Amino acid sequence: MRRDNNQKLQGSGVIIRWCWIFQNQTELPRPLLQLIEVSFCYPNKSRFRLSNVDLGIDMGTRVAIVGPNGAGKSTLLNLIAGDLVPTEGEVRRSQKLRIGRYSQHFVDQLSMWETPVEYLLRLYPDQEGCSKLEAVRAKLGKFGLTGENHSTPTAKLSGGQKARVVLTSISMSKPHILLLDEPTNHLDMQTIDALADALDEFKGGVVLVSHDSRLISRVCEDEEKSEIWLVEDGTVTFFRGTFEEYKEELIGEIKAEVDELTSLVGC
Ligand SMILES: Nc1ncnc2c1ncn2[C@@H]1O[C@H](COP(=O)(O)OP(=O)(O)OP(=O)(O)O)[C@@H](O)[C@H]1O
Repeated sequence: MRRDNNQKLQGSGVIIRWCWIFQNQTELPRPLLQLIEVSFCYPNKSRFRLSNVDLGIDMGTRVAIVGPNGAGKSTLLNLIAGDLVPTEGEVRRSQKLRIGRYSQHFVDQLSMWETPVEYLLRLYPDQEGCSKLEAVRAKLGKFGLTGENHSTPTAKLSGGQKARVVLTSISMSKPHILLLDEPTNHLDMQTIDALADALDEFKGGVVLVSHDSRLISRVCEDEEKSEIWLVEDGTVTFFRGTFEEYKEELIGEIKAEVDELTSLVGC
């Protein structure tokens, strides 16, 4: 992180600053990842199907995936990540592609008996510098996990503190693409701002599923570079407009439904 751009005023009056960074060092040639004519259904859920999905992700891609509950947003992220295999079609990935993924699932998967330092040293034993321990502690510090929590068993950390451990770990994996599924759960507003700043600085691709319209607005700030993918009615379409326009369209639809209901009740 090049900017020291966050601060938090604690009860003691001490100002703690932290600065997040999602490191990525190597630039990969285009395309990083493509879904070509992909369709998918779960073997035990015949009523749900995603069909004819065509999309691509590159360094610099900024995407917010939106759509109603249960439409298939997380399923799409899992297809992109390679955790689900298409029923039809093809997913092409650059051979050297590293994907960093965040979801509550990964927070829940932390080993509760390990401390954040033990966890990160186990995942990334080859830390540079004279002290591996200090290197890992510095990274946790940058993600706002205070020193006393570095050696606390994960089970005793709050949801927000666990989220910071996972985000630190993602940063250390030096991803080319970040796939973020509801990353703001358990995070306070200042931490969400820190996340948005870090995503701003990140040089790789970002694909975000979130109900946090503030974060989506930040990630999709630059209309030229960002895209809204709408998952609805069993497929994925590119919403032609900004996130603000998408929200206005949704509000319009809800108002129309309310008007229709009101007129029915009036009859
Ligand atoms: N492992 C699974 N096995 C069977 N069905 C599943 C599985 N995971 C999800 N589904 C179903 O697939 C559909 C799409 O789910 P998905 O979680 O992708 O939607 P979503 O748009 O992310 O929803 P939300 O906004 O509520 O998180 C839902 O009907 C869900 O019940």
